[in-house]
Order: sequence, then C-alpha cells, then structure tokens
Amino acid sequence: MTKNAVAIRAERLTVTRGSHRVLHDIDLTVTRGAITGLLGPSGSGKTTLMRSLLGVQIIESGTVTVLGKPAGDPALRRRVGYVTQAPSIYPDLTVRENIAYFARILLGRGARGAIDEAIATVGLEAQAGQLAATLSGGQASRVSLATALLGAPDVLVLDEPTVGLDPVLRASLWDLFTQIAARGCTLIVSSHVMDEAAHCDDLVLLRQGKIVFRDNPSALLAATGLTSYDDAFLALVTREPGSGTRPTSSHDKDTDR
Ligand SMILES: Nc1ncnc2c1ncn2[C@@H]1O[C@H](COP(=O)(O)OP(=O)(O)OP(=O)(O)O)[C@@H](O)[C@H]1O
Repeated sequence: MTKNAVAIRAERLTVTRGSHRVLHDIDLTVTRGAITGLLGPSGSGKTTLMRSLLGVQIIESGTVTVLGKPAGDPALRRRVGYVTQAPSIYPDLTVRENIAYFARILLGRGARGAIDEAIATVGLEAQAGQLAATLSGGQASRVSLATALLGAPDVLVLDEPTVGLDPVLRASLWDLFTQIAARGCTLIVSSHVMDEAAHCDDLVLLRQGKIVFRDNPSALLAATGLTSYDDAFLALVTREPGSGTRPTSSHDKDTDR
C-alpha cells in the first residue's frame, strides 16, 4: 500500500433530501488502510455522506471517487462493504446460514472457506448454529459485519456499528476494526459517541451537513485545548460556523489510486 494513498475522494459534494439540503459542498479525502471516524450529532448528515460514498444516494452536485472509480461503479461491488445501522440478517436462519446465504450471492459456490473465516473473524464460532432471532444485539451486529467481510473488501463502511452496545463489546468491536484495518482495509466508521474518536486514525466531524474538523484525534484536542473528546466536540459544534478550525488537513493533497 502506498503511504497516504487516497481511497475515497469527494469534491464539492452537495446532497438534498426531500426539501432539505443535507450536505453542503463537502470536500473530503479518506486515506487507504486508515480508520476514519465520521462523527457528528444526530441529523448532521453522517448516513447521507456514507450513502454518497457507496453510490446509493442521489447527489445534487459534486463528485465522489472510490478506489479511482465513480462511487457505485459495478466494479466496486465486491470491493466495498457496507454495514447499515440495523443488522441486515434473517432472524429465522442460523448465524452460519445467514453468512452462507450472502456468501452464495457474493462469491458463488465453494465459498465455505470464506464463511468459516468470516465467522471466526467476528468471534461467533460458538453461536454458528444459533438462530439469529435468539442472538444478543451485539452478536447480531457482528453477523452483519461478517457478511460485509465476505468478499474481503478494500473499503468497509460501518454506520454506527457500536450503538447500543455495552463498553466491553464496544471495545472488542474496535479491536476488530483495528485488525481489519491492519490488513489494509480502509474503514469509515460513524458514531455519535465522541470518545470513540480515540480509536480512529483520522476524524471527520460533521455539523449541519458541513465538515467542521478534519484531522487526527490528537490534533482535535490540540486545536481546542481540551482534554476530552466530548468537550472538544462540543466546543466545535457550538462554535459559530466559519469561526472554527480549518476543516481539512494535509491528507487532501494526495493522489487517487
Ligand atoms: N429521505 C429523506 N427525506 C428528507 N430528509 C431526510 C431524508 N433522509 C434523511 N433526511 C434528513 O437529512 C438529515 C441528515 O440525516 P442523516 O440520516 O444523514 O443524519 P445522521 O447524522 O446519520 O443522523 P443519525 O446519527 O441520527 O443517524 C436529517 O435532518 C434527516 O432528517
């Protein structure tokens, strides 16, 4: 992997949903192999931005390029995984059957190795034969994550994967994300829990559809002079628009690959 290579680039991205302008002229680059945290209050546009990166959102203007191709390009289908907020699994199938079903669609026959690997990666070997309807919330989320890992994606987009989980489970999921990124996968993880910023290599803070901060976690604390991510975030989101920290960082100079 080229150091600082760009996995995703959005330029002048503007999105309107219904009569509401949700994203305003967003410029963003995402570094390959990094964990980028997409943080912001409820309704700030995180899901809409993720949908735009995935190519499933109608955009009003601007461009989004993923791994050098337009977002949503058919060639990206296996290279980009998406885990939605609500686990997308069948309750009447077991963990293994759920994963096998998606493996059949994505990889065709002979996907047994990939199924076993996905189950092991998310640590659900003991639950493999259990009906999804009987799983805990955290286990159900991990089944969803396993299905997204099946094609060994180069980019993984996770929409609030830790919401509603206890601190122990949250920590173990973040460990897992770190392992996945260490294999070279680019992760974009949204959250409105600011402390989760600490697990990320890069941060994108959204407020009312605009980027109010873009740099690494320690730069966020340095920029605000505060010691907690919660306080730093609050300081930024309550600041008048236009008076804040520079919204983009030096990442933005790198070339697409
Ligand atoms: N289909 C839609 N039609 C009109 N407005 C929409 C639609 N979907 C989302 N919105 C609005 O767009 C804004 C951004 O929504 P989005 O789901 O992207 O925010 P979010 O940051 O992901 O929020 P949360 O953390 O609550 O999931 C919100 O004001 C929402 O009400």
